[in-house]
Amino acid sequence: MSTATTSSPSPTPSGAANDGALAARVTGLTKTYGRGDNVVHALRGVDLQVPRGRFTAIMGPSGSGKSTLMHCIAGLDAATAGEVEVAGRRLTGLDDTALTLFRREHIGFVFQAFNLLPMLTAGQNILLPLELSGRAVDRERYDSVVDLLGLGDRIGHRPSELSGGQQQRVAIARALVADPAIVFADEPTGNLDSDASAEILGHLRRSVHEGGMTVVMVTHELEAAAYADDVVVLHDGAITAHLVEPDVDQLTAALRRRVA
Ligand SMILES: Nc1ncnc2c1ncn2[C@@H]1O[C@H](COP(=O)(O)OP(=O)(O)OP(=O)(O)O)[C@@H](O)[C@H]1O
Repeated sequence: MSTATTSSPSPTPSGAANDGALAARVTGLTKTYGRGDNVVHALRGVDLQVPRGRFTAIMGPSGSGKSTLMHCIAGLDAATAGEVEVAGRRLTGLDDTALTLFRREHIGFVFQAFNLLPMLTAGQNILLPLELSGRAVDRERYDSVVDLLGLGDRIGHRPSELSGGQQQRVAIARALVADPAIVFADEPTGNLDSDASAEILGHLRRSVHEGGMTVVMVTHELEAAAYADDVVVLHDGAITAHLVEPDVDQLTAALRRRVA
C-alpha cells in the first residue's frame, strides 16, 4: 500500500514520532576510512531518527554506506564523528565492554547467514544467547515468539532438517526472544529464493505490526524494501530520500535520483 511520501533528504518521515517514541537517533554521523589519497567517506553527516514500532529499511546501491550506517547505529563500529543514541542511551564514547553489554541487552541481530548451531534444535538455538549470557528465559515470551514465527511444529528439528526460510525464521525468533529495543536485519533474504524471501519479509513485518518490535533492515533489493513502513535511501554516504510506505515504482525513482 502506498500513502504519504516524502522524497527530499529528511531525517524523519512526516508524522514521525517524538523523542519518547524513538528507538534510535543518529546526528551528524560521519565515518571516514583511510587517509590522504586513500580516504573513503563512507558516511557524510547522516541524521536519522528511527521510530519505535516500525519497520525501517536502509536501501542504496553497493558502497553507499548501508552496512556502515547499520554497524554504527548498532554499536558494532565507532563513527569518526557524530552521535548515536539507542533506546534513550547515548552509545557514543562507550568502551567495548559497555557496548557489548548494551548490545546483548537491547539489540537483536539477523544476518544473511543464519548462523545456527547445527547440533542444536531450533528451540535450543533460539534460547542459546539467553542461556550463554545467564539471563532468565521468559517462557511466555518464548512461546509467543515461536507462535509469531510459525515455528511450533519445527522446534525440535535441527537446522539440517529445516529449509533456508525456516532456518531464517529460527534466527529471527532468536533475535526477538530477549525482547530487544531494536532488531537489525542485514540483507536477511540474501541467501533465500524469492518465495522464501517473501515469507521472511512477511514475518519481519508481522514481528513489527503484531509483535510490537522495531526492525531496521539493510537491503539493496527494491522488492525487499517495499515491505518496510519507512525507507531511507543512501547514496555516497548521505541520505537522499526518506519514503513512507513506498511502492516499488517510488523506490526505483528514489534509487535513481541523487542529490547534487
Ligand atoms: N574497513 C574499510 N576500510 C576501507 N573502506 C571501507 C571499509 N568498510 C567499508 N569501506 C568503504 O566504505 C564505503 C561504504 O561501504 P558499506 O559497506 O557501508 O556500503 P554498502 O552500501 O553496505 O555496500 P554493499 O551493499 O556492497 O554491502 C564503500 O566505499 C566501502 O568500500
